[in-house]
Amino acid sequence: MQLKQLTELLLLSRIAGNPDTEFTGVETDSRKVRPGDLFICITGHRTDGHAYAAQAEQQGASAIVAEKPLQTSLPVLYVPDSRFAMALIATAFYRNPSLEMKVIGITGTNGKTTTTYILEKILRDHHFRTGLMGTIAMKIGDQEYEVKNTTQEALELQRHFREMRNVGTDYCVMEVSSHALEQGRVRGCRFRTAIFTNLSQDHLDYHLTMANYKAAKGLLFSRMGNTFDPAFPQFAVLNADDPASDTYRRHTSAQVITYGIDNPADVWASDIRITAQGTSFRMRTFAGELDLKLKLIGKFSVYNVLAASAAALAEGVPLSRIQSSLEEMTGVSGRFEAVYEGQPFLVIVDYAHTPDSLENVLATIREFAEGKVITLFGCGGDRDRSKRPIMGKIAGNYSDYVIVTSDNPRTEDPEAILRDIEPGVREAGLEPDRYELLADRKAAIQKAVALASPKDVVLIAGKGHETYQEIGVTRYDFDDRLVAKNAIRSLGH
Ligand SMILES: CC(=O)N[C@H]1[C@@H](OP(=O)(O)OP(=O)(O)OC[C@H]2O[C@@H](n3ccc(=O)[nH]c3=O)[C@H](O)[C@@H]2O)O[C@H](CO)[C@@H](O)[C@@H]1O[C@H](C)C(=O)N[C@@H](C)C(=O)N[C@H](CCC(=O)O)C(=O)O
Ligand SMILES: Nc1ncnc2c1ncn2[C@@H]1O[C@H](COP(=O)(O)OP(=O)(O)OP(=O)(O)O)[C@@H](O)[C@H]1O
Ligand SMILES: N[C@H](CCC[C@H](N)C(=O)O)C(=O)O
Ligand SMILES: [Mg+2]
Repeated sequence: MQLKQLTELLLLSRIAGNPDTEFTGVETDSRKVRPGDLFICITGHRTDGHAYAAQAEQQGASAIVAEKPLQTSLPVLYVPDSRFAMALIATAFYRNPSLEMKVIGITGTNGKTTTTYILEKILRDHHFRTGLMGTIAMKIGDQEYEVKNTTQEALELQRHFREMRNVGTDYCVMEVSSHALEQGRVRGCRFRTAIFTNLSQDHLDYHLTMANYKAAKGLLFSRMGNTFDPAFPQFAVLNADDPASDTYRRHTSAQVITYGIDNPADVWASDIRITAQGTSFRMRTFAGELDLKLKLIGKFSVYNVLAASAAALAEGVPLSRIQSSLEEMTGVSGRFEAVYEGQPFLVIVDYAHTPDSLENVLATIREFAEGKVITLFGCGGDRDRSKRPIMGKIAGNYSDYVIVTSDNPRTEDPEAILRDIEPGVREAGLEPDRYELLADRKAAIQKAVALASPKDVVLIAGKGHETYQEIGVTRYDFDDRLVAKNAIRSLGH
C-alpha cells in the first residue's frame, strides 16, 4: 500500500515527505516493527508511541503516522487522531475482513466469556466454522492463541479477522469490553449481532462513573443497524431483566431480541431448578419450547444460555440442535469449576471479581450448600477500589467464614487492599472469629480447605482460569486449581 492511498481515506490527513512511499505492514509497537512497516504513533495511557518513532525508524519502518509534530527523516502522515486513523488504516490494509463473515459481539459486566463459549459451541456443532476472541484465549480454525486483552486493539483485531477468513471462518464470536468500546478498538468492525449480558459495578477506576461505563457499553448497540441491508439483518440481543437494556434498545437500529427470567421476553426461562450437579429449566422461545437439563450451574448460567440461544436462533439454528449443544456443555475453564481430589466437601474455583458476580455465585452456592460456606477472595490492585468493601460485605453476608486474600495486587500494597475490603466484611456482621486477612494466596487456599468439614463448600473466587499472579510488575506461576488440588491432597483425603 502507498502512503497517498491513506490520504484518500483520511480527509484531514497531510503527508510530509514522499506520498508514493510504500508500506508492507502496519505496526503500533516499535519493538515489533519490521522493515517496510508503517509505524503508527499512539498516545497511550502509560506512555506515548511518538517517543518510539526513532526506534521504529532504526528497525526499518518505511513511514510513520503521527498526531503530534515529529523530528524524523521518514515520511510522516499527520492525522488529527492516531487511534482513529489506526482503526481505519488496519481495516483497509486487511481488506475489511468483518464484511466477509458474521461477527457476534458480546458486552456486559459479567458473563461475556461464558456466553461466548456457549454460543461458539452451538454454532460449531451446527457445522459453521467459528472463531473466538476473549479473555481466556483466541481461536482461529483449530489453533488456540494466548491474548493480552479481552478485546484486542483494532490493528490486531483486523489482522486476526483476516486470518480467520483465510481459514474459512463463518462466525467470529467475541467479547467486547467497555475499554475496547471507549478506545475504539472495534471501529471498522461490522457486527451481525450484539449481545448485552448485564451492567453492574466494575472498572470505575477507568470509566469513573457508572453513567460513563453504561454509555461505553452502549456504543456497541448505537453503532449498529443504521443502514438496513436486507441481505444482512442485524440483531441486538438484550437482557429484559436489566434496566440498561431500555437505553440500548432506544439507541440501536438493529432488530431487538430480548431474553430474561423475571420479565417477559422473546427467549424466556421458567421453572428453574438448581442443584450442585446442574440446572434444569423450561425455555420458551419464538421458535418453540423445550425443557433443558444443563451441567452448568446457577441462575446466572441460565441468563448466559438464554443470550446465546437467542443469538443462535437468529442465525436459524434449530432448537433441537441448540438443546443438544447446551446439554453437552460442561462449563468454561475457571467458571464455577469444581476441584475434586476425593475430598468429602466441594471446592469451587470461579472468576467472580465484581460485586454482582460474587453475589450471584454465592447465592447459587447457598441454594444447594448442605454445610458451611467458606469464601476466599481478594480484589485486583490498580483497579476499581470502590468495589472492595462492597465485595467484602457480599462475602460476609453469604458466608460462614471468609478469608480475604490477594488477587493480583499488581503495584499496590497487598495488605492495603485487604484492609480496603475488611470494613465490608465487618459491616456484614462478621467478627474476627469468622474471618481473617491472609495476603499469601497459597497459604489462604491451604487454610480454606483445611477448615472445611464434610458437606461444606469452599469458594475460591477472583482468578478463575488465570495461571499467574501479578505481584508488583512480575507475573508468577499461580493456578488456583492446582494450588487447591495440592492443598486437598496434603490433607490426605
Ligand atoms: C488502559 C488500557 O486499556 N491500556 C490498553 C492500551 O494501552 P495504551 O494505549 O495505553 O498503550 P501504552 O502502553 O501507553 O503505549 C502507547 C503506545 O506506545 C507503544 N509503545 C510502547 C512501548 C514501546 O517500547 N514501544 C511502543 O511503540 C505501544 O505499542 C502503544 O501503541 O492499549 C493496549 C493495546 O490495545 C492494551 O494492551 C492496553 O491494555 C492494558 C494492558 C490493560 O491492562 N487494559 C485493561 C484495563 C483492559 O483493556 N481490559 C479490558 C477487559 C476488561 C474486562 O472485561 O473486565 C480488555 O479488553 O482487555
Ligand atoms: N450472566 C451472569 N451474571 C452475573 N454473573 C455472572 C454471569 N455469568 C457469569 N457470572 C459470574 O461472573 C464471573 C465471570 O464470568 P465471565 O468470565 O463469563 O465474565 P466476563 O464478562 O467475561 O468477565 P471479564 O470482564 O473479566 O472478561 C463468573 O465466574 C461468574 O462468577
Ligand atoms: N478483565 C478484568 C479481569 C480481572 C481479574 C481479576 N483477577 C483482577 O486481576 O482484578 C480486569 O482486567 O480488570
Ligand atoms: Mg471475559
